[in-house]
Amino acid sequence: MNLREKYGIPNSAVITIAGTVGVGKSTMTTALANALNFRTSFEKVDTNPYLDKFYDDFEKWSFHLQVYFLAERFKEQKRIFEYGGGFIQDRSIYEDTGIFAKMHYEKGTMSPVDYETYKNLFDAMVMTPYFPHPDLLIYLEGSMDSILERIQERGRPMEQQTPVSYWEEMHTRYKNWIDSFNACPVLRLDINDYDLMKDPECVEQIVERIGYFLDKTATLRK
Ligand SMILES: Nc1ncnc2c1ncn2[C@@H]1O[C@H](COP(=O)(O)OP(=O)(O)O)[C@@H](O)[C@H]1O
Ligand SMILES: Nc1ncnc2c1ncn2[C@H]1C[C@H](O)[C@@H](COP(=O)(O)O)O1
Repeated sequence: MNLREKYGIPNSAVITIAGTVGVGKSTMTTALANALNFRTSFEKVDTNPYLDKFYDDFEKWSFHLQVYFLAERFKEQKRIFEYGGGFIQDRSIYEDTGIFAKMHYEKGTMSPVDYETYKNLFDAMVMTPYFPHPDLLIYLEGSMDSILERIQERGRPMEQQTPVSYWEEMHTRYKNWIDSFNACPVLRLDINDYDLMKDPECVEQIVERIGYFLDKTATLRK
């Protein structure tokens, strides 16, 4: 019996992994998809035509980048739907608006009119009864120090050149955002409680928690 069957996880489940930059979403996405035999939906960083430019000049490129991410995530959403689920998704669409666009608008690096246009587009595409929400959002949380270490270790130049205050601001916003997030059920995982790099077998404990959590939320919905 595979882990998915052992812990009663439906093969149509869609699980999205959320959390600040560098917290370990992609690592978790790969580990869970392998353990459950699910497909993956990754954020493509290397082929993103705006990301480098954006880190060089937030004001000039923040609107372009948000529209690009929105289109990419929407295409992925369609792909997930067409396969009938069975996916682990690296970062949720909700973080684009709830964290990134909002932060850049409030910090003055996205103009009010661009933010309004982006929000209208987001709401028209996502906040409709036709948009399927994930069955579960796994929120990865960790200390600022461990996250900064991971950003350094991963070594993307554009992120390393960005002031630490940017990551601190994001970290605080994530904490506030998740406390009021209610678009789908949330399972929080502290990155100190598992280590997928040193102990890949620990993924079974995470799958067990997902199975238990999905079962509990399904019972509550009945
Ligand atoms: N459990 C872990 N322990 C130590 N390092 C980790 C762990 N998970 C991820 N990392 C490392 O942290 C960095 C960021 O991880 P990644 O999965 O790319 O994060 P994200 O997708 O959230 O930006 C990578 O260098 C990765 O190897
Ligand atoms: N919506 C976004 N706005 C700005 N920047 C974003 C957005 N989504 C992702 N990013 C950036 C942050 C990182 O530099 C890369 C990849 O994110 P990661 O958390 O490492 O998967 O894209």
